[in-house]
Amino acid sequence: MAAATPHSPPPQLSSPFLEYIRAPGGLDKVVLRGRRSCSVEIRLFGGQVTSWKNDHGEELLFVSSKAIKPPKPFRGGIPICFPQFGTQGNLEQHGFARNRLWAIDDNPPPLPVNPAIKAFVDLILKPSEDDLKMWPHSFEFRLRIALGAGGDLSLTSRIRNTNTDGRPFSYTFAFHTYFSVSDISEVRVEGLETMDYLDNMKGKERFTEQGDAIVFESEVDKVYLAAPSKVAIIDHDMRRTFVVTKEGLPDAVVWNPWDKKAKAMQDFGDSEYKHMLCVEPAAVEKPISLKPGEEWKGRLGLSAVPSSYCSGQLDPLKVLHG
Ligand SMILES: O=P(O)(O)OC[C@H]1O[C@H](O)[C@H](O)[C@@H](O)[C@@H]1O
Repeated sequence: MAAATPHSPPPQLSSPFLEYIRAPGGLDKVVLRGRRSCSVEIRLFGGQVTSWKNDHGEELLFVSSKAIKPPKPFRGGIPICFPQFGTQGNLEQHGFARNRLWAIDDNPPPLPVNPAIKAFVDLILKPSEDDLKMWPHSFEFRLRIALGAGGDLSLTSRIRNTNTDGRPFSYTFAFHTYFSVSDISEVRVEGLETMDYLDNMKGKERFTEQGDAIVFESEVDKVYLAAPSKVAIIDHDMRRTFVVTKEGLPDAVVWNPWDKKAKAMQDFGDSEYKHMLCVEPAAVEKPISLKPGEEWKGRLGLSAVPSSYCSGQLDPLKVLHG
């Protein structure tokens, strides 16, 4: 199904757990509803999750109050970086997928789904003629966004090489997840200690993280290599731990712009860096290569665990490996 134009009727989504909301300027969105006040909002522009709320209706993702409307990328939520992460290539920063209008995929190829999950939507992105001029590869990018019974959020990407000229292609990728945190100075990240990383602030030089949990006192922009499949973000003040799980995505980018860069960013408030942290499951160091007909799958899982779990009773080993 193509994305709705301003004059076409909104797509009929056949589920009480889904709502299609029309909005001008490329801002149409799909809302997934779960138990109590759990919800997820997805904008078709960028195929981007822009809100994830828990069962008390509290927002769990950061969105900048200065976020700019299309055709600019939207600062916050979960932008999709494809087919290029960062400046690692000839394309615009983070590739074009976050800057394109996605469509609802009515007829996606089967994807095993937990029968308890009722609220999900499938999106699809295919390259336009202009995209093919910049990146001469035909692909189908399918994205399933699902809200679990317990309020967990998952995003599954399936990218297929549909080139008919026999050519393989390779790309880098990230789920650029912006978490909402109470105070960045009180946050720690567990699961990445002792990992090797490339420091984007030091010309992508390779270092090894020290043995302690990661805390934040200044700008951070690191690509952790071959990171574990679970990472925990512990927010002391909110008494909340985010558990990030990843499959098919070897790396994890950690980013906070801190004060100076925040001031230089047009679409970001001067002190908003205090209330966000990006932890981005990614494939950056080693691009993924696909031959024609081949498909790659990558999955991001997010859950928010309440306070008792993260104050005193937190057993990091259990959160990360249990
Ligand atoms: O401003 P954007 O293009 O959205 O990028 C925001 C940030 O994304 C990633 O986390 C990169 O590692 C950073 O280097 C970059 O500054």
